[in-house]
Amino acid sequence: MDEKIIALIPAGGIGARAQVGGHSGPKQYRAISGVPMLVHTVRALLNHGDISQVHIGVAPNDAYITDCVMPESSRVSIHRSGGASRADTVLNTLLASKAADNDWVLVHDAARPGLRADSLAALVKTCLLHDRGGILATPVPDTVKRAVVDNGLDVIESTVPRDGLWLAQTPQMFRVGMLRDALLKAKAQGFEVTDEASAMEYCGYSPLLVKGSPENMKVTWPGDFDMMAHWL
Ligand SMILES: Nc1ccn([C@@H]2O[C@H](COP(=O)(O)OP(=O)(O)OP(=O)(O)O)[C@@H](O)[C@H]2O)c(=O)n1
Ligand SMILES: C[C@](O)(CO)[C@H](O)COP(=O)(O)O
Repeated sequence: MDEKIIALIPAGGIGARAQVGGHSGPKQYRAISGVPMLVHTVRALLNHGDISQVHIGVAPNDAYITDCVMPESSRVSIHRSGGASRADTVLNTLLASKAADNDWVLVHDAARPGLRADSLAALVKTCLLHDRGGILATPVPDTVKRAVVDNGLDVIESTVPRDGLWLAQTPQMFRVGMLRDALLKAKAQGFEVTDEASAMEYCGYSPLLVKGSPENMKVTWPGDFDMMAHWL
């Protein structure tokens, strides 16, 4: 295969929701079983032998990354390319990576250290087989309610049919040039991008859905750290 596969970890967030209750500092540097969350995430990606380089985008004023010891440092590049939003961090880091348009990029949240090797392998295999971008996701397992506020209380307005509803995870895998152009277009036109697939959808593409697993949850709230420690 001529084209390379790189990984890109947006790690420029502040983790405000994880700080509820008094924890301080960006969540990606908090230790889970004695190892910073970001290091667990880097390891999960390096585990895949076809990923040539892992590019990490941190905030320009990040004071923690220099103390974070990375495994296989020759396959890891750090860029001070964090932006105001996750999508800005992804775009800036993609440009900083200098990857070729035809290369593939796997964008994966620093906050998802529980990525399983079999899920990652399935995503890569499926996207290459079909020459089409795709994401890990899980079908919605529960009955879904739409809420409204009634006299200050959350109440149910309706039950939403869950058929065809999936929860988006990462990694999200696309050709570098196509993803860059989609992110640039969405940004120029003021479309809010919460994940890479939404930028691609905005440009008319229909990315593949590949089934992930619950362990790949995004560590968001303080209680999520203990659950992740259990899984890791
Ligand atoms: N400006 C930003 C915002 C987020 N992220 C990254 O995007 C991923 C997913 O975002 P989320 O879990 O929402 O992290 P935070 O934005 O840090 O969390 P919060 O919304 O609670 O502040 C994380 O790896 C986070 O570091 C980023 O690189 N740049
Ligand atoms: C990209 C993502 O992980 C998909 O679920 C997610 O959208 C990013 O986090 P946020 O909480 O939606 O900002």
